[in-house]
Amino acid sequence: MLAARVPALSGRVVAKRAALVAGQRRVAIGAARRVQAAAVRSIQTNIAQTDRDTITRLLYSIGTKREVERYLRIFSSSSNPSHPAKFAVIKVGGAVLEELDELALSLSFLYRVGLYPIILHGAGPQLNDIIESEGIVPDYIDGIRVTENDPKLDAKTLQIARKVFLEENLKIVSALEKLGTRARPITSGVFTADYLDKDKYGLVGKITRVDKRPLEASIRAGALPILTSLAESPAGQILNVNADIAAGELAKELEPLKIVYLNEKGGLFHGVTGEKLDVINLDEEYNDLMKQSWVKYGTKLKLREIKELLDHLPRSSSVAIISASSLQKELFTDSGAGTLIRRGYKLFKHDSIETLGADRLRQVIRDRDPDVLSGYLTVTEVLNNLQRTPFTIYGDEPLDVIAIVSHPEGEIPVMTKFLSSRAGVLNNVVDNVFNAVKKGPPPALLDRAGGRREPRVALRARRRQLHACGQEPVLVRRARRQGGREGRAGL
Ligand SMILES: Nc1ncnc2c1ncn2[C@@H]1O[C@H](COP(=O)(O)OP(=O)(O)O)[C@@H](O)[C@H]1O
Ligand SMILES: CC(=O)N[C@@H](CCC(=O)OP(=O)(O)O)C(=O)O
Repeated sequence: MLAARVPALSGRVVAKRAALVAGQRRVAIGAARRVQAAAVRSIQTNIAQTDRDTITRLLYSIGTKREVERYLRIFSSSSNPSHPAKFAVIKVGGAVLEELDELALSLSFLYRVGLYPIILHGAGPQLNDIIESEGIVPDYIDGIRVTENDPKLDAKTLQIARKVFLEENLKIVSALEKLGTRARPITSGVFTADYLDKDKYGLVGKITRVDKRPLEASIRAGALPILTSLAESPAGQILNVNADIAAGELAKELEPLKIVYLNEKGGLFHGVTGEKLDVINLDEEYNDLMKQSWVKYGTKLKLREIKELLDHLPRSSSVAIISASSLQKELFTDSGAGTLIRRGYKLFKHDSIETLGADRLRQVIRDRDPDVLSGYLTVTEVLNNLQRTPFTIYGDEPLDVIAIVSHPEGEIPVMTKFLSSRAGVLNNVVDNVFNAVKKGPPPALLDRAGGRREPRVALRARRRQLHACGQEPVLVRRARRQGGREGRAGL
């Protein structure tokens, strides 16, 4: 008999096998990443000698044909002769300019498929290197460079800043032209600014007007517009503007399909765990995030600016923070890359059916409750059962996820329903609502020692729900980004 011949596996063997499988998975993931990186490299190195069709075919190696065609179609139709600057605003952090070839290849790639992003670059690190070598200590207040206001130093920082910014601008233009990509330096005439606060920051501008005509003229002439973050006052004084802020103002004016911030790290990283933040839902997370001790200086300013920008734009807009080499993946695949920042939806908490809306709740239960779907209970029975004890309903505004916690007087509260749509799973709303339930009140999920714990019922309900949506719990992290794309552009 087979069973008799197979020795029982010892715990150690099982552990070893598990480690082996995990190792193989890591190797497989590593290999897949290498293949993808190689695909992107081959796409990039081929740019100079390939035409649009070939590039489009090459794109298929980083995403599915369907994805790539869909995004290409949408991006291509976003710009037309009357609104040529509608495709994308790409902010290039100064640190990214240290790998200029990579950047030039990624941008040339877009140019070759007929897409004209507006490029705005910073050059903070380059400026720091030079002013430090001249014995000036860089001075920032809240992430904004104090741009010399000391009469003894005259306007020295601005003088150097202007020189450095123009040099970096020309380097980008030259790198692009070397690849056969036409590019136009636009170093004045777009941003008009007043002093932000002359006493505090010196020669720093607060943008009051964006003139998009030079950008549109550049695109119509077939050249990528390359902007630097300098503005002029109405009296003609040049003013330094933080590049994150300038990019935000540009995006507010142009309302492009895509807003991308390139940094050298390829996203925003949690300052304590070191993990990359895949998605930030600002409505839910902004206030907490801004209180974190690691969110300071440039990072704080960036988040504040992006929030202001997204508050101004339609709710479906988002900002992606990625590396230059991830540009194609971000633009042409559902899974994207780096950190996606969007407003998301606010979560709610109601203690009665009426405040949520009886019809809306009935609909969710009818569509998603396994007891109703299997014919075991009617919607009315579910609602009647629900009202036998005090309860709290958690969820997100479009009702992609609702969780119902029943908390009878003097008893441990129990999460009795966790109902999610597929979009709720894909958009990471599931985790957000679950976290809201854990936080309470009611202080639902305390163990005997008074510590918080995940209730088994809740976990089981959540797993069942994920399974019903065709997702295994382990896939939630990956699915989250995919949902972000679909949710964002309504593609
Ligand atoms: N939480 C973080 N996530 C990612 N990068 C960070 C973080 N905190 C600090 N940095 C680093 O700070 C540098 C400067 O930040 P910032 O001024 O925002 O740069 P940039 O505007 O050029 O992207 C970044 O280039 C990055 O290396
Ligand atoms: C007023 C102000 O802060 N200006 C910035 C502009 C350049 C910039 O923002 O460059 P990064 O994107 O590389 O940081 C500065 O002088 O550093």
